[in-house]
Amino acid sequence: MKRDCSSGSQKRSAFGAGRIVLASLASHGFPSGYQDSRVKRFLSKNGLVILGFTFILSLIALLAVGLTQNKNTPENFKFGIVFDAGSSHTTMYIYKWSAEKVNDTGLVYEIEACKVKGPGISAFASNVQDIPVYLSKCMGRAKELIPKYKHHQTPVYLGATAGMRLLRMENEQSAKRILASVTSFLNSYPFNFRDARIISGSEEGAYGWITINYLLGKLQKKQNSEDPSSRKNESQETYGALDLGGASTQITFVPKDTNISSPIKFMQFRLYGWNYTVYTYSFLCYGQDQALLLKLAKDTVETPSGTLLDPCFHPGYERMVDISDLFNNVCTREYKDLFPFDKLRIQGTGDFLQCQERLHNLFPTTYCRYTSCTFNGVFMPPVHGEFGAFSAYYYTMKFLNLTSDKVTSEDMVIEKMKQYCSRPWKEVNTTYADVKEKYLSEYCFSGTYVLTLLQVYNFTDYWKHIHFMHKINDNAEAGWTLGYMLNLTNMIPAELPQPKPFSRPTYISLMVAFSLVLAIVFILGSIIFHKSSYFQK
Ligand SMILES: Nc1ccn([C@@H]2O[C@H](COP(=O)(O)OP(=O)(O)OP(=O)(O)O)[C@@H](O)[C@H]2O)c(=O)n1
Ligand SMILES: [Ca+2]
Repeated sequence: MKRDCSSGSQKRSAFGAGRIVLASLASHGFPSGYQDSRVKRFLSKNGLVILGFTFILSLIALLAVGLTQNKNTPENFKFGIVFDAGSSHTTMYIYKWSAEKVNDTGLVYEIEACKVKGPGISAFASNVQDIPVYLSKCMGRAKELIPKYKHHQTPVYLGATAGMRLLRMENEQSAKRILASVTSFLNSYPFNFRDARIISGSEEGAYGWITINYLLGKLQKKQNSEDPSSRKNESQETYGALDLGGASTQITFVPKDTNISSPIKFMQFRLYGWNYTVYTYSFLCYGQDQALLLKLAKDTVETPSGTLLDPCFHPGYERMVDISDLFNNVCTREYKDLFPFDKLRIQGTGDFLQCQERLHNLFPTTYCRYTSCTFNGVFMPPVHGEFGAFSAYYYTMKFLNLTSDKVTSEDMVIEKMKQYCSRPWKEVNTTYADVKEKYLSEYCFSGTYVLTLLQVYNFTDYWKHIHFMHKINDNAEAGWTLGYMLNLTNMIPAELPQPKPFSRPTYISLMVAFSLVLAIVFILGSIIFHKSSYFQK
C-alpha cells in the first residue's frame, strides 16, 4: 500500500508541466477536477497515438537508412592492362575487377585479349620507329573499352619474355632501344603507365603458376579449411604450371619433398595466409620455334647437304630456310659452320617415330650431378600433383584433338601422332584451309615436341595428371600476365582478409529485430504508466 502511494506521487510530480496547463484552464472558468481528468484522458489516448505514429515513422526511417546504406550501389570497377610481349607475338590483356572485393580470389576477369598484328617485339631491333604503329591499335581498343574517367588510374605494364632475353644476350643496346621506344609510346596515353621490362624466366614461371592457381581457386579454397591437415586433400593442392612459348619453356610446381637439397633456390610465397615452396625453371631456347631451329641446325651439321629429308614434316611438304637465319641466333650459334650452300631445302617424310628420335637428341639426359635432373644436367625434383599445361602446349594439343581428359595415356597420343604425321601435306592443307600455314605445317613437329618434352620431364606414366588449358572458368587465359598484375597491384594479400562478423542480410535483420524490441518495450512501458496513473486518478 505504502509502495503504491509513493509511486503515485512520484508519477504525478513527473507531470508538473501538466499542472501548469490545468491551472491556466481553471482560470478560464472550468471546474479544476473535471478539466484535470479530461486532459489526462486526452493525453493518455493521444499520447498512445503519437507514440505509435512515432514508432512507425522511426521503423520506416530505420529500414530506409539500413537499406540505403547497404543497397547494391553500381559496382565500382577497376581495370589493368598488361602486354605480353612474347617471342612470336604480342598480346594486350585488359583485366577488370570490383574495387570492393580487391583481395578476394577468382574475381578478376579478362575483358579483352587484343592480338597485336605482326611479329614479336624483338623483331623491331632495326626499326624501332615502327613500334608506335605496332602497338597503337590495341591501345586504341583499351581507350574504347575502359571508361574515360578511369584512364588515369588504370595501370599499364609491358613484360617481354624469351625473344627479348635472346636479343639482350645478342645486343643489349638494341633491347634497350626497343624498351625505350615502348616506354615513350605507352607514356603518351592517359593511362597510368608503370613499366616496360624484360621479365626473368623464373618470374615467367612463377606468375604463370600464380595465375592458374588463382583462377582455379586453389589459393582461396584453403581459406575455408580450418584444419591444416586438409591441405593434404588433393582438391586443396595447387596445380603445377607448364608453359610452352616460342623461345622458352617453363615448368613450375610444388615438389612432394620440399626439404630435398637443391642447387636451385626454391621460390617462397605467402599467399592468403599459407606458405608455398615452389620449384620453377625456364629453359631458354626450348620454346617450340627455337627448338625447331635447334633441330634443323643439328640436322644440317650432321648431314651437310642442301636438302634435308625431315620426318617432322608431312610427306610432300617443302620449305626453304636461309642458312644465315638458321645460325645467326644465340640458340644455334654453337653449331655455326661453313656450308657449301646458303639455303636449306626441307622435304617432309612424315615419320613420327623418326622425328621423335631426332628430338630426343635435343635433350641430353645422361649427365646429372644432383639427386634428380631433367635435361642438360638441370636439377628438377620428381614431378608431383596435377599440372595445367597452357600456351603452345594447348594450341598444339587442341589442334590435334588431344586435350580431352579422356586422353589418359601417352600411348593414345603416340597413336594419334603416328597417324597424323603420315598424312600427306596436300590433304592436310586442304582439310584445314582456315589454319595459318606456319602453324599448320608445324603441328606434326610441335605435337612430337610436346610429347618428347613431357617424356623428358618424366610424365610418361603420369599423363592423366596433365590438364591442357586455355581460358580458365571463363575468367581469364592461363599465362603469366594475370599473376604479374595481381602481384604488382598487391591484389593477393599475404594474410587471409578478416571476414566481417555478420553478412549484410544478418546485419539488417538484427538491426530491425532489436529496434522492434526496443520500440515494443517503450510502448508497453508507456501503456503501463498511463494505465496506472489513470486508475490511480
Ligand atoms: N594457334 C596457335 C598459336 C601459336 N602457335 C605456336 O605457339 C608458339 C608460340 O606460343 P606463344 O605462347 O604465343 O609464345 P610466345 O609468348 O610468343 O613466346 P615466349 O613465351 O617464348 O616469349 C609458336 O611456336 C606458334 O607458332 C600455334 O602453334 N598455334
Ligand atoms: Ca609466352
